[in-house]
Amino acid sequence: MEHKHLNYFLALAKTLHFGRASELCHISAPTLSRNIKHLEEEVGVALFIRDNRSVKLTREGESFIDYATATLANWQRFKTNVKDPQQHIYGKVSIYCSVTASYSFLHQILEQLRAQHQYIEITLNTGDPALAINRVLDGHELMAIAAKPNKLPSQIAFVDIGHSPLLLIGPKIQCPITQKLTQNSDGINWSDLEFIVPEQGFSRQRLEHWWRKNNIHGKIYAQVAGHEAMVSMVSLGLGVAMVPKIVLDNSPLQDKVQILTPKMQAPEGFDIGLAVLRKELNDPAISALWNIAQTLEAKAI
Ligand SMILES: CC(=O)[C@](C)(O)C(=O)O
Repeated sequence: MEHKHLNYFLALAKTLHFGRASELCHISAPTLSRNIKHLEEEVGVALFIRDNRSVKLTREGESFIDYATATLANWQRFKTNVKDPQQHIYGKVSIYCSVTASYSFLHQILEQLRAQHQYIEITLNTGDPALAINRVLDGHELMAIAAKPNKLPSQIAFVDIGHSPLLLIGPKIQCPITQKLTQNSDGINWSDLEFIVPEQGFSRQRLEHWWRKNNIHGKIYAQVAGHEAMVSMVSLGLGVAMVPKIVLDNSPLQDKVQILTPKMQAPEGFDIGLAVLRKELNDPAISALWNIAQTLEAKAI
């Protein structure tokens, strides 16, 4: 089946007029008519009902529109790819990251991706960053923005895209916590405070390490998945918490919490990056995203 016949068919299906369709196709009306007949012979059914005054699509003609459109689009895509394989990359990439990462790092990556490769389709899932690496390992998503773990699984390739300190925060509103924060003139008694803690993951480990190192017997008021909700609970006066600075910087509640400065050493920050299974790096769509991430300077936030 010739592609030009499909083009003629679509022109006639659109205009339902031999004269106008032949003009669109830059051929004469008798040539168009001959070619449509030829196509109908090939398909084996009539695609149009013609009488002296009008042209109408048959039922088969209606459904042939989808076939013709898809075939021509495929052909076009194929031709473009063969001509200039660098220019158009097609594909689907699923990404997992926290809501905060979607405002910050992912936003920067996708901005560049859109400018360079508009045919890559992205599916995004947001949630607790503590789950990010595992979601890539178990195939939920192809890529994730994650905190760099102390030990990276060998199947994972990781490119640094930023760094965030961890901050201790407390509420600003009048509440038992703020009273405790101001009571002691020689610093905060951390063992006397309720903590809002991450349910799991790297920031939970950092908090527990900081408690141990400084002999703090932290009391847990609530366990939360995702750092954004921790800021919310602190702002309500339910406790104090340790959260990444980038989460606080992007929080609509940042004015409702105060940063607490411990007398002892502040907790260590962490690196943030894009994670993917090594074996997926050959995929053109994934490597396009990977290359963009590599150009983002690992900047200290
Ligand atoms: C690890 C990560 O994705 C962030 C941006 O730091 C977070 O959401 O905590």
